[in-house]
Amino acid sequence: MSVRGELLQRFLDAASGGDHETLSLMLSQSRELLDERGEQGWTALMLTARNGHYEAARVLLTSGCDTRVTNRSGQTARDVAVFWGHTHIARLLTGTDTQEPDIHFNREILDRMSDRRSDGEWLASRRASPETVFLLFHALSPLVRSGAEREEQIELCKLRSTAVQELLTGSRTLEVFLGVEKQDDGQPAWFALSTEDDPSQLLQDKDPGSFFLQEAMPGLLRLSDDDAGVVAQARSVLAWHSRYRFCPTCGSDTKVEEAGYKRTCLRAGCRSLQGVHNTCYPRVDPVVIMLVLHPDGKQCMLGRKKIFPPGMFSCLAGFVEPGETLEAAVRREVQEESGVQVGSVQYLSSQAWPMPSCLMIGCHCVAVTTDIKVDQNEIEEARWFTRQQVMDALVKDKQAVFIMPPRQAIAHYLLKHWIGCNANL
Ligand SMILES: NC(=O)C1=CN([C@@H]2O[C@H](COP(=O)(O)OP(=O)(O)OC[C@H]3O[C@@H](n4cnc5c(N)ncnc54)[C@H](OP(=O)(O)O)[C@@H]3O)[C@@H](O)[C@H]2O)C=CC1
Ligand SMILES: [Mg+2]
Ligand SMILES: [Mg+2]
Ligand SMILES: [Mg+2]
Ligand SMILES: [Zn+2]
Repeated sequence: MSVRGELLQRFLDAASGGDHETLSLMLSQSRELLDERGEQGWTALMLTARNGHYEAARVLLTSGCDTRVTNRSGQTARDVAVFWGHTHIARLLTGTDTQEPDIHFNREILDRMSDRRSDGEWLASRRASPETVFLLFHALSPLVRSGAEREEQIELCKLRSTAVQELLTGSRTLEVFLGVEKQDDGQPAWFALSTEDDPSQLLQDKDPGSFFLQEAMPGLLRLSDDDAGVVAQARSVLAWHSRYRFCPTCGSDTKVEEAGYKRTCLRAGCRSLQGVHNTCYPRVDPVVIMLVLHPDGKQCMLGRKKIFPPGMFSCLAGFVEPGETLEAAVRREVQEESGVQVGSVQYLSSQAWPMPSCLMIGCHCVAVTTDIKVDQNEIEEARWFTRQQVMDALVKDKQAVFIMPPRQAIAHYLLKHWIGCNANL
């Protein structure tokens, strides 16, 4: 075998065996190997697809390999993946397995380290460390200051233990351990401190430019994506504490445990202390949010609540009810709010929405009827919009007939995704 033939064989063997490190190394030296076929007519990508090697397939894809190349049976790598049942690779190859979208409130810069929540000694050492970051909240509002880069942006005040000493010892302060930084080798820990008394006076000399954010909406949308992710976690947990001070089962007093992640009833024998129960832990409210597509595939339905800014239309949304699947919730809420019947439902992505503790579950769904009859209690108006109208709104064209929801809302992503999907067809 020629030297070149041997090199290709080594490359294809690495693909077959899922050795992604060798693949990367060989590609950095001989990029032309990428789409080359071996004696059997198979490329490296097809071999990773045949044997289900996800990481190796990803290395080849990110190196820019051609997914359209076929073997002697006319199969692409995707066909091979489907045939052998490797659906995760088939998804990767169709581009529907791209990384999760970076939606506001979703970024996780902290490792929550839930196993440390009951380790009192470790928590005490973190609390005392000069590296540790403390975020202050009062009435569920974070302490912020104006952003350094852009005026409309605000940033969280990240205080050190010396600045919050008095608060740490105060009995009217609630503490929640948020996690440790993922990116930093020193792994500084982060805590949220919520004070019942307004600490503004106390902070005046320590951080003169700081202030408590006035309104969660749209205030929290002005945070950077890093800060917003931490606030989504902290604010939801604090909101739960503020609403669940007493045991929901018997009304007795409770004590805070697990570094702010549990409230345990203080009355011996309370039913909430036995068996499976969920009243002691922070709650999350699932909400479905959906872009309803017209049966013709060329229009989508958007609605307006009275409280929306003038001209803004957004996706319909609604709380999931007990004993209901996500699909059923989508069909029910669309029917309730617009009178339109929905058939298939496809989940796309989710978003933490800490007002106070929603989990937005983003879907596309397809209508089977088209007459709109809005429920005036919830929606002021709902309409079908064409793709062009959505594109105009997206680029804020002068001709736009409506205003998009802000880019920080998952509704914005659902619309953008629809436009992207169609543009590729
Ligand atoms: N990120 C995004 O893009 C978007 C986020 N959202 C968020 O989604 C959430 C829900 O959307 P919305 O359209 O209002 O929901 P719904 O269509 O279900 O209607 C809301 C009504 O349901 C009742 N309700 C309140 N809380 C609950 C609950 N936990 N379970 C069941 N019903 C409840 C209330 O009625 P009553 O007041 O009479 O008690 C409320 O007026 C909102 O908090 C909103 O902020 C909404 C749209 C876009
Ligand atoms: Mg509703
Ligand atoms: Mg609704
Ligand atoms: Mg509802
Ligand atoms: Zn109780």
